[in-house]
Amino acid sequence: MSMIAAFYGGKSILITGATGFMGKVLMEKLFRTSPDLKVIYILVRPKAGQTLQQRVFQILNSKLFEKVKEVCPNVHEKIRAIYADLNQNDFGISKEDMQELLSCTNIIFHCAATVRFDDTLRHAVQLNVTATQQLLLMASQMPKLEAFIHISTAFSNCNLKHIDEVIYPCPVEPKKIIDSLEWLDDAIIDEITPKLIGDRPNTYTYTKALGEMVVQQESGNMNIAIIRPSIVGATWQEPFPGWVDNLNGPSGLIIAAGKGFLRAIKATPMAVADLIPVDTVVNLTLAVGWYTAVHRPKSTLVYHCTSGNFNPCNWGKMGFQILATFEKIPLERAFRRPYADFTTNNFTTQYRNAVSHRAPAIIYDFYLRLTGRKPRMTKLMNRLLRTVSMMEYFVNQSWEWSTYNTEMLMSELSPEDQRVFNFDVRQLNWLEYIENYVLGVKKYLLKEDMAGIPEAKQHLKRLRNIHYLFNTALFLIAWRLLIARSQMARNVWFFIVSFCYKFLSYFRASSTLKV
Ligand SMILES: CCCCCCCCCCCCCCCCCCCCCCCCCCCC(=O)SCCNC(=O)CCNC(=O)[C@H](O)C(C)(C)COP(=O)(O)OP(=O)(O)OC[C@H]1O[C@@H](n2cnc3c(N)ncnc32)[C@H](O)[C@@H]1OP(=O)(O)O
Ligand SMILES: NC(=O)C1=CN([C@@H]2O[C@H](COP(=O)(O)OP(=O)(O)OC[C@H]3O[C@@H](n4cnc5c(N)ncnc54)[C@H](OP(=O)(O)O)[C@@H]3O)[C@@H](O)[C@H]2O)C=CC1
Repeated sequence: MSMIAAFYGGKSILITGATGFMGKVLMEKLFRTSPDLKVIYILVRPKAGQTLQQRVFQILNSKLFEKVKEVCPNVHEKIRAIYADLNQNDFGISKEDMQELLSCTNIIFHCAATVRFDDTLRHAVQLNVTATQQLLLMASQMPKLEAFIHISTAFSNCNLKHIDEVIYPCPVEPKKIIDSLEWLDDAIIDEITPKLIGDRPNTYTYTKALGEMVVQQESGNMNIAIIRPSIVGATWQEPFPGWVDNLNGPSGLIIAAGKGFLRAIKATPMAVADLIPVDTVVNLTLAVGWYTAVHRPKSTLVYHCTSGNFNPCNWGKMGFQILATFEKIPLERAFRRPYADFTTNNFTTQYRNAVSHRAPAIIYDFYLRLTGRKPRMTKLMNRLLRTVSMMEYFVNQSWEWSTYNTEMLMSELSPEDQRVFNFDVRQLNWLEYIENYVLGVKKYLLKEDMAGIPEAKQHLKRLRNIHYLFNTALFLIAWRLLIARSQMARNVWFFIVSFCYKFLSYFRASSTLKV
């Protein structure tokens, strides 16, 4: 019997960010392994014209929850969606709902965040810092609370090369930042943002670090733990391999490469690609929830959920395997044949951006205009290049995360819990994982049918022929222009032609002799 699964039985669990990538997998695993849990409260806002109930309905009716419905048929009754917008004071939660949350909650998993790299400091602080502070305040008023688990990121201290499982202080106190953002106007905030984030690459990593400081400062008597996952990717094993439903991290770039848009990326092939499957993160999170509530460590423990030190894979191997998978399982309606490589300096990156990204987009837009359609490729390409440039920081260096606490926890689990809540990435086969990831991107993210693979392969063949035809025409035009302008080119041309003529004459004469 799994001790962790039993622990969650009968519990009232509060999850923020349950509609997000990680939140959904967390809920799924909880329902599947502890169907006797009492209730999961999820803080949700209406979005994209959907009410809370419609959002929950959509999640529960997705493929991800198919197994859950078998083991927990009354799952609908065990989810309680509570209106909450983390941008508002008290999250805009009604008095009755707040009362219920305060009096019933046993465990909190705080997953909600803005993960955008380009968010304004104001918004990133509101969500990743102030909302965390408010949630901790709520938690401190919960008499039945057993554990509060905060999801941070392994990159919250990416300005360091070696990162320990400790909370590092930021030069400016979070409270001072929160206070000053209240009265500073947006223009001034934009101006001071680079100074505040210092040697971090974006507001995301900076505000996640501030969020950790807030957790430390407001922890009081609560049992709190922080989880720091690295780059979270598709599921490895559970509930099935390859599930992914958003474009964050590598997923968007995998699509861009598969559709033939992405031709080059400034990356260091030997740098460690510290990806971690989302189900591994969820298993560790649930194990930490159990350990924190039952063993009540004296201080706030930080757990690194990374792969680099256990089972490293580098970007070269990952990129190669992604492209190899597209040979077998191509995406539909590709713009060009998938091919990409790594550039290593700014000059080659600029060159490749001009020649391999922008020029084909301009040519295609010209073709769209000629055929009376609206040009769109240049805009799309600019967006892609902007995204790629934001990722560059993370694919050109390696970090070392110590994993003392994570290993300690692993050794504390019973063999059954190590199996059911497996977070040992030493068992992960990267080539298999990446292949399933690419397949998952195709099936679950792009919703492409596997029956369309032969047609996708035909399409790639047509693209290859167009490519050869285009290159030959380009060569002939360039050559013709050169001959018209240069005596030297003309001489070379006549030499080649006469050489070919002589060779053919000799070949014809010798074959006549043989007859
Ligand atoms: C030895 C040599 C061998 C040779 C081999 C050759 C190898 C060749 C390589 C080929 C393979 C290519 C694949 C390589 C993989 C490299 C992957 C590198 C990934 C590194 C990721 C590091 C991240 C680590 C950070 C830490 C982790 C975290 O803690 S948080 C999670 C990470 N967060 C994110 O990823 C958020 C990023 N997103 C954003 O910040 C924003 O969305 C944006 C700035 C990217 C875009 O903002 P914008 O306002 O322009 O757009 P938005 O409104 O968001 O969306 C507009 C449309 O764009 C689509 N979109 C959104 N995000 C992405 C995305 N990431 N990629 C692509 N498209 C995206 C979005 O859906 C919208 O589309 P429409 O709705 O159709 O308009
Ligand atoms: N993905 C990754 O690679 C990594 C993620 N992490 C961390 O893991 C956690 C989960 O990330 P992930 O699932 O990928 O992120 P997602 O972007 O998929 O999910 C974010 C969640 O936060 C919710 N949210 C955002 N703003 C608000 C708001 N104003 N009010 C209420 N809810 C809000 C979203 O709700 P809605 O659906 O309404 O937008 C969504 O449920 C985050 O803390 C992130 O920092 C750490 C390392 C890597």
